[in-house]
Amino acid sequence: MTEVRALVLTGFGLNCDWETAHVLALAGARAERVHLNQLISKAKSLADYHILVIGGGFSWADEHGAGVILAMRLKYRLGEALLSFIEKGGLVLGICNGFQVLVNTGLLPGFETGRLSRQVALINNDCGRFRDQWVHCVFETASPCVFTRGLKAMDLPVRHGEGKFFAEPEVLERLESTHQVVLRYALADGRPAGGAFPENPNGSLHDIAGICDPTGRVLGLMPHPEAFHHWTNHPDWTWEKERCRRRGLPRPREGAGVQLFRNAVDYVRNQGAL
Ligand SMILES: NC(=O)CC[C@H](N)C(=O)O
Repeated sequence: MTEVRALVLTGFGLNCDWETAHVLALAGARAERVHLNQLISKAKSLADYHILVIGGGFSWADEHGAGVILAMRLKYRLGEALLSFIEKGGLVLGICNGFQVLVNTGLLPGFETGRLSRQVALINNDCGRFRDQWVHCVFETASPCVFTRGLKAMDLPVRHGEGKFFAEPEVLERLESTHQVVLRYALADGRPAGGAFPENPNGSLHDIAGICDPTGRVLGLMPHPEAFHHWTNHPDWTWEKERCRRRGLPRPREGAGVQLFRNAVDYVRNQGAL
C-alpha cells in the first residue's frame, strides 16, 4: 500500500511536533517534521503531503495573541498553497496553538471557501490563568468532520491560556446549524458542561472545544489528542488497569487519542488519493 504522508509543522515555538509525528506514525502515516521556513523557501511543498498538522506550543511566544503571528506568516506567505491543498482534498489538523492559528487565518470556520478572513476567536480563559488539566470531551455525531468519525466521547488533556471559544451569536448559530461544532467540553456523565468550571476549563461559548470547516477536512481543537497516545497517559490509568484485571479484560492497546489520527489516515486511503 502506498504511504500516507503527513507534514508536521515546526519552528518558532511550536513544541509538540515530536509527539504529533509519533502518533501519526502509530496511526500508519509517514510523518515528517518540516520547518515553516522550508515551506516558505519552497524547499518543501505542501502538495507532496496528504495531511498537514499544526500542533501545540507557543509560536512567537503568544505575542499579539496566541497563534496570531504564525497565522499571518501562513496567510501572507502560503495562503494560496494552503487553500489549494484543502481544495484538492488535503486534511488539516490544528491542535491548541494550531487551532488558534487556523482561526486567525480564517481557515476555520472557513464559511466562505477561498477566503482568508477571521470569523471567530480563541481568547483568554475566563479563569484568568493558564489551565493544565484533563477534560471530558463529547463528539457531535452529525458533524462532517473526517477526523472524528465514529467517536463518541474521550478524555483528553488541555494546556492553554487562550482557549475560550468566542463568536457572535449569529456565527454560533451558523456553526451549530451546519454541524461544524465537532466536540464540546462535558461533565463526567457525558452531558455538555453547560459552562461549568473546571469541566469547561476556559468559559468557551456553547462548551465548544473544536470546530471543522464545511468540508469536514479541516479540524481545530484545543484538547491534545496526540498527548493521549498510550493508555497510561491518562491520570486514572491505574484504575483502568485494575478494572481490566478484575473483569478479565485485555488492557487497552493504545490511548484513545490515536483514533483521531487513524481516521485521517484511513480517510486518505479510502479516497484513493494515493
Ligand atoms: N498548548 C498550547 O498549544 C498552548 C497554546 C497557547 N500558547 C496558549 O497558551 O493558549
